Amino acid sequence: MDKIIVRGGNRLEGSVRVEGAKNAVLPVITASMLASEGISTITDVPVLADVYTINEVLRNMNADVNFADNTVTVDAQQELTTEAPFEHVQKMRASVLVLGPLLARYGHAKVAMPGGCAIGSRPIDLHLKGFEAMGAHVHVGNGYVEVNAPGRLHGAKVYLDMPSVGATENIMMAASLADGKTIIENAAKEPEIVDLANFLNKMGAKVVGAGTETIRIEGAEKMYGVHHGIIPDRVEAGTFIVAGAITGGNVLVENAESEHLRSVISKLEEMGVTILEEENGIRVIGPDKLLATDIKTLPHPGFPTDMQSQMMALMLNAYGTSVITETVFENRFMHAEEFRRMNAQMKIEGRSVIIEGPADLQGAEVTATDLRAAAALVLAGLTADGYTRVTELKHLDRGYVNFAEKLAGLGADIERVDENGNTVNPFMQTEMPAEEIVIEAES
Ligand SMILES: CC(=O)N[C@H]1[C@@H](OP(=O)(O)OP(=O)(O)OC[C@H]2O[C@@H](n3ccc(=O)[nH]c3=O)[C@H](O)[C@@H]2O)O[C@H](CO)[C@@H](O)[C@@H]1O
Ligand SMILES: C=C(OP(=O)(O)O)C(=O)O
Repeated sequence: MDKIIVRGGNRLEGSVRVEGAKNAVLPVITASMLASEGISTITDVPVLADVYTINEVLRNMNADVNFADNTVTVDAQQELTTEAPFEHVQKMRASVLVLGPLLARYGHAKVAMPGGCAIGSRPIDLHLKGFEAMGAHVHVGNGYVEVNAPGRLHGAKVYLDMPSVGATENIMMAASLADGKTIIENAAKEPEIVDLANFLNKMGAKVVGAGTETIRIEGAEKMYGVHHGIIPDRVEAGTFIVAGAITGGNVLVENAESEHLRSVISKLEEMGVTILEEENGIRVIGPDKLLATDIKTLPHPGFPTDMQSQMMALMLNAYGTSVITETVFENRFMHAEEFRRMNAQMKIEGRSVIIEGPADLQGAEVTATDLRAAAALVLAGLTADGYTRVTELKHLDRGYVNFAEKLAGLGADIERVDENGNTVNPFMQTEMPAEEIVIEAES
């Protein structure tokens, strides 16, 4: 089992490039199944375990998928099958994003029910409510959800009780081939929603309002394979911004899109971090003394839950009392226990964590509980006294490309090793066929 070993104390300097966004590429790849004519070419694709998993899901459905040189091509012109088994859904919950495209194109889809995971219960009731409004019948049984639409889906008005990212995406994809107009109210506004809408528009649908709370989709008769470049990963960017700030460093995060990171930037500025928007990215200059602040995670444009654990690492190094309130997921504080192993002082009260800083962080053996926790523990290790060893890197590999190598490039004392202590890099071989990668299940 691989682990990352990091010794704290080095100030990070230099530049690091952000990859394409994991949370944008996964729905775009599933949306490519809507194209019954032409091949989709998706560029700026990060070499992540999740991308291999979604490619496998599509191949399993008879789509012809290739992945090389950060480019995925999907040929879905032939007849596809319409089922995603448990073995895929358990690896990655985003597999449920095949439901919308398959339902729209074939009037049928069957996917294993995603259970809860390390960050809490994650139901898909809002996805299903949207499909039902468009004329589909939903049946849940034997661990599967099966959706049937006799005839073509029809446009509908769908109000989401909360702005779920996945539900917005699934309903947008289903509506793209439906008869008539669909209106999604209280839709998610994340940048990845806009990226998906841009892809669907190129394919032949008419999606208006993505990025606002009301999205209107005029269904197309047929959709076509097109070329699409994926937006930069705002969470990876935010993670490297925190890496610069936490070490008092000076780092240029290339390809970072400041428009997507407003809430993160403004909180870091409150903490005394200097953020400069430069032509090719965001420069972060860490202060001598970080100041405490409070954050509350919210749907976009609020503070992203996917940056919560990295902020916890930063707040542990700040002077004063910081409070984090997690409102998006019900149980996303598993990493707090791991930080405690590193001598962090904090108290969990319901949905909030109260952090007393600065902590005298000490290197320890810690376990990643989800992908952002994995990154956050490494960030804390950058400032801890001595060596921190982070295990369960299967989580990290879902969302970060060459994380240890990128940090080493900025001057961190860090290495990824296998169980024999040999240096490893799982994703340097970017053209490795999916079959050769063994991806363990998400917890
Ligand atoms: C692959 C991907 O893009 N993942 C992101 C996506 O996840 P995902 O799309 O799963 O997140 P959602 O926005 O759907 O979930 C937000 C909240 O809504 C709840 N909910 C969701 C759907 C539903 O039908 N019923 C329901 O109650 C969830 O339990 C959760 O508490 O958005 C999250 C919130 O920004 C991010 O943390 C994830 O990184
Ligand atoms: C929670 C995340 O992803 P997923 O929804 O794929 O589990 C994440 O990217 O932090």
